[in-house]
Amino acid sequence: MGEEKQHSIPALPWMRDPVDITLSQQLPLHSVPSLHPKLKSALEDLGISNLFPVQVAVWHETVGPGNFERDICVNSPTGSGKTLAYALPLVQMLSDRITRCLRALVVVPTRDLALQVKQVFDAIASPLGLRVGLAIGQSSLADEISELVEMPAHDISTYYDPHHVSLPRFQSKVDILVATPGRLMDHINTTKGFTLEHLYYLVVDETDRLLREAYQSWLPTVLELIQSNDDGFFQPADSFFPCSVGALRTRRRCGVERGFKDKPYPRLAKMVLSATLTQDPGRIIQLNLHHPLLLKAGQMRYRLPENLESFKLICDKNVKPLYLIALLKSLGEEKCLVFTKSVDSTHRLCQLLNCFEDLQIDIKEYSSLQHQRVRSKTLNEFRKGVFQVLVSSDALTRGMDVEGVRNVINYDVPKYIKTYVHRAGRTARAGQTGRCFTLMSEDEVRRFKKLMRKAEGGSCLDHNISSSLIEALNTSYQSALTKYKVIISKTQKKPKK
Ligand SMILES: Nc1ncnc2c1ncn2[C@@H]1O[C@H](COP(=O)(O)OP(=O)(O)OP(=O)(O)O)[C@@H](O)[C@H]1O
Repeated sequence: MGEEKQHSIPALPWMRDPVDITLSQQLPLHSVPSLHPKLKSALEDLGISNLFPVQVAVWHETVGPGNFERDICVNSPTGSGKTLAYALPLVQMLSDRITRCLRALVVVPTRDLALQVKQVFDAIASPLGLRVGLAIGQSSLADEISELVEMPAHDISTYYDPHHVSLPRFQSKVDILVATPGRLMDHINTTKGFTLEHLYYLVVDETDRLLREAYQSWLPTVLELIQSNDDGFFQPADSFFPCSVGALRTRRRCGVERGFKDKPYPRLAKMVLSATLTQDPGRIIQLNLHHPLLLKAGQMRYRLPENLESFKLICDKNVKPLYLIALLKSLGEEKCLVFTKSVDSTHRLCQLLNCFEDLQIDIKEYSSLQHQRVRSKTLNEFRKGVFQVLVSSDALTRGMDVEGVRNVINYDVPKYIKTYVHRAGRTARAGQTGRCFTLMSEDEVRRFKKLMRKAEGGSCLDHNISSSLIEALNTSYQSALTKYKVIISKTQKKPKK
């Protein structure tokens, strides 16, 4: 354990002395300083009466006395409420804007997560007259553009033409944009009138995932665009100028200098968040953070939700599906997420489970091989409780919030603790209880125990399934296997297109 801790001492000095979120308490809405009355009632409409600790901590550093003078990095467990932690201050800080411009950009790694984040923003931003847009590539580029940019009446083409020299008056239709990196780059490169020059706030959700993959260099591109707009503009704090787009340049937030010497104001204020925030200086540096402040829950780098119980289920490799079936049966009607190691395993396992006639549980799959429309439909049905078990690849691990998931099952032992944290984190959210079962063979136990020692709350109990239940299911399992083999041989015989 001592060795683990030594390894996790961050190289970046500011990461060694974080603000501990666990010391903050939940705060009733009526006690939240300066909370806009419309924001308060929007939250109440959502059934929210208290802010969670991470939300209180971020509020304190942005709207509160911290005045967003430092960029904020949040490392807090899955399901702790990070989405509202950034959405609330953004909406509050934009509530007194006069003209509509794109002021806040939220970048997330996947489309389904972007749709979920937009829903949260919609609920709290529209009562304050703020509009939220999506750039995720769900619809055609032209349709998306028409939702984001108001074209000048005489201008019919929507794409950028470098030879077009006159400056038509485009108007942003949104104040806040939730985007995936690829589609964001499409708009930056090709959409006429799409500009980041008025941007005040940048949020990078699931930061470690977004920094791991370059996605057409979206981050350097965004930062470069902002940098080139920064030169020579300085206005007092909290000023939002009426600006006719194209004629006036933007004014960004300025703050009271608190002994920070090396960075000119105004600046783009940033929030970066994850349940497994990277400590790698080489990655963090890409964000060009301004005197970053780390808000972190607990001591260790990884922390599992308080009300999560982890179990290991030791089984014979050759009959692993049989153990999964027995486990699913024992969980009854409860919503369940089953994670496998790859898209192929997801597909195969889902097919096999559906061959099992006695199971009487509706099972569907979700993987990045499927078309986005199919995936979103499956996810919506799962949210509504149309079926109980969703088999998924790691495409669903990040950020997805599905109410009522009480059980997560790792059909394959995750390779990394990060993967365990995000998979298990689909349950035990917002203070609810949840269980995570991991199926493994005897020879995988040692590695799994070592993995779990890397996370706070990583203790793991044994879960046993009686041999009589396994025996009772064996005949149906064998006939399911036969059925499955027929299906496989038929699909293999189909000529390849
Ligand atoms: N103050 C609150 N009171 C009650 N419920 C809340 C509050 N804040 C957030 N929630 C609920 O908690 C759940 C988890 O929130 P959220 O998705 O923001 O977690 P997260 O920290 O981003 O998790 P992950 O790391 O998995 O992305 C959501 O269903 C959300 O509606």
